[in-house]
Amino acid sequence: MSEADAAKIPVTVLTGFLGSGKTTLLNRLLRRPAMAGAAVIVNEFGEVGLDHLLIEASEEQFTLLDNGCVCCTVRGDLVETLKELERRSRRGETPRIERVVIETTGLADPVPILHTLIAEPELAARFRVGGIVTTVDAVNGFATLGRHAEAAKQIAVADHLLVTKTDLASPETVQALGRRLDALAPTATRGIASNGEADFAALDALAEDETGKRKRLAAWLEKATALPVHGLMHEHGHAGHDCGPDCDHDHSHHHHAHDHGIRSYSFVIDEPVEWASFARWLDYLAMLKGEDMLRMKGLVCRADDPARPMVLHGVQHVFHPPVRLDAWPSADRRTRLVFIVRGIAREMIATTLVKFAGIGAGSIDPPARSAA
Ligand SMILES: Nc1nc2c(ncn2[C@@H]2O[C@H](COP(=O)(O)OP(=O)(O)OP(=O)(O)O)[C@@H](O)[C@H]2O)c(=O)[nH]1
Repeated sequence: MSEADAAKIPVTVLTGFLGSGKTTLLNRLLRRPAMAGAAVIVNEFGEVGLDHLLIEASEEQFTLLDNGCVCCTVRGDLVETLKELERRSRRGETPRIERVVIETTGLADPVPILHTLIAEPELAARFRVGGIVTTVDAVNGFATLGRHAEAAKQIAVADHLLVTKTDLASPETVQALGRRLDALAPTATRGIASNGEADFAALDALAEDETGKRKRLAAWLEKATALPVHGLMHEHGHAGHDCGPDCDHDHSHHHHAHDHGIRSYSFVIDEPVEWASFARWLDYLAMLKGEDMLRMKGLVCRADDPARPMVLHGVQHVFHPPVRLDAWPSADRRTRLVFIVRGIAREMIATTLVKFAGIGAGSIDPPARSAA
C-alpha cells in the first residue's frame, strides 16, 4: 500500500439482509481492544429505530443515520458525517479515528455507498474502502436470495461473507447456501459468525488489503449494476420512507432495487403487556404471515416485570429467543415495536394486537382504527 493510502482511514461496510446478524456481529467486533479507535455509523430502516438502543458503542463513537436509507436519501448525511468525524479527529477534538464501520440497513444496496466513498473527492482523499462484509443468515438466506434482489447484490459485492445462525440450520441447508454463495461471489472469502463471534483477524486483514481491493472495485461495480433484479430496477421510492423531495438519488449512476410493497411500521404501546397473550399474538403472526414478516424488532414492557424489558427479534418465520435486559436502555419505558413487512397492512397488525394480545386500542400509537 502506498504511503498516501496508508494514511487514509479504512471504512468497512457491514451489510447483509434484514435480521442476518449485522448488529450482533458489530457488538462483538466493538468489544475488541483493536476497535477502540473505531467510529461506527449505523443506518436504520424504520420509523422508530431501536438499534441505537441496543448497540454497545460509546456515544462519542456512534452516529445514527435514521432519516432514510444510506444508499439513497441519506447519502448526503453520510458524506457530511464522515467529513465531520475526520475533521474533529484531525483537530484533536475527539480521540483519533483509526477505522470506520458503516452498518447499512438490511435493504441497502452497498454499491452507491462505495461509489460515494470513491467518487467524492474530499472523502477519497481521507478515507479508503476497507472491505465489504456481508452477513448471510443460514436459515433464511437461500430462500431470501430467491425473493429479494438486494440480498443477492449485497452478496455479489462482498469481499468477505459471514454465514450466521449455522447453529439453527441443518448441514444440508448450510451446504446448499454455500453453493449459491460460491456462484454469486466466487472471489469473496467466507467464514462463519456464531452469535457474532467470527474470525476478526480476517476483517482486519481486509481493512489493510488496499491493492487487491482497487483491482476488484471496477469489477464489483460492473457486476452489481448488471445483476438481474427481477424487474425491480429503478424502483423509486422506498419502502416505508419515500425518497421525498430532498432525494439525491442519482439515477444515472446506480439502480435502485428496493422491493415494491415493503413497508416499515412502528407502534408504541403505553400500557405494560401481558406476556403470555402477547407471545401468542407473535406466534399467530409468524404462522400466518411469516414469509412476509421480513423483520420485527421490539422492546417490550412486561406487566409482570416492568423494570426489565424484553428484546424481541423476529426474522420471517424465525422468532429468536427473547432476551431480558437488566434495565431500560433509555428513559422511555414504553413498549416499542418495529415491523418491516411485505404486503401486510398496518391495520392488520394493529387489529390483531388488540384482538390476540389484549391491548387496549387506545394504548396503541398509532391507534387501531377498525379495532376500537
Ligand atoms: N441462533 C443464532 N442467532 C443469531 C446468530 N446471529 C444473530 N442471531 C440473532 O438474530 C437476530 C437478529 O440479529 P441482528 O444482529 O439484530 O440482525 P441485523 O442484521 O442487525 O438486523 P437488521 O438490522 O434488522 O437488518 C437476533 O435475535 C440475534 O440474536 C447466530 O449465529 N445464531
